Amino acid sequence: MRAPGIGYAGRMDLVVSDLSVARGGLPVLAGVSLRLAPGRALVLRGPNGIGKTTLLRTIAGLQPPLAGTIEGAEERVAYAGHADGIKPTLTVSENLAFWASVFGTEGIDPALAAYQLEPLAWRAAGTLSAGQKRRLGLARLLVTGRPVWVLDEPTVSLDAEAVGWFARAVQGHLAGGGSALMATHIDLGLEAEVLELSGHRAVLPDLDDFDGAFA
Ligand SMILES: Nc1ncnc2c1ncn2[C@@H]1O[C@H](COP(=O)(O)OP(=O)(O)OP(=O)(O)O)[C@@H](O)[C@H]1O
Repeated sequence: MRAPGIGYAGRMDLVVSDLSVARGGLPVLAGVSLRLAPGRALVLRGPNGIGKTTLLRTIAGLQPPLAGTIEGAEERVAYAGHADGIKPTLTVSENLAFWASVFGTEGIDPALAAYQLEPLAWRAAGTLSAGQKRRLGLARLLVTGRPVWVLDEPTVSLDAEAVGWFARAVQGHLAGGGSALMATHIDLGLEAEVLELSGHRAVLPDLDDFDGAFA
């Protein structure tokens, strides 16, 4: 079994074509296309509410698209969103061991070390601070063994030092042939392409013309 983070077999691009996504039943973004090759990072930009979270959740397979296609994501994506996916009654080590077993990888020590979680290894995750929980949620990515990281505001609650650990973890992931698609407002000092979403705001149905739909 492959240890996490040491090269990824089967190099494949993530390809999103003409994607439309909806939140609460209403379309928010339309016509989004992107390609993410192994070793590359892509940052989504756009104002609050444009639909970055919705787009990332759709690409991660957590909700269906309204239209368009996503290739190279299934079984290859590890998603880290606002809810950290942490089991509060398990310790930090047990959380990582649990996720390693779910994803069929071995060894949690590199993940603990990457986010300096060793001193917290035996603490129940529910007792961690917000930033410590976020570190655990990001460490989880390292034990998934998944090549495509889909990250929604990954640095929220992190202090400057932990942001540096995160940037290093992403760099290592990219160097090992992984890729990262993320929504973030901060500059991580990574070489990344930027996709501005402002031009993809979906046009809402004209409610004044509602009756017309039945004509
Ligand atoms: N549960 C919900 N029901 C209905 N609409 C929602 C719901 N959650 C979010 N929305 C709306 O969907 C749109 C897209 O939200 P989304 O969270 O994807 O944006 P975002 O670009 O990630 O925003 P931010 O930068 O503030 O995190 C917004 O207009 C938001 O108000």
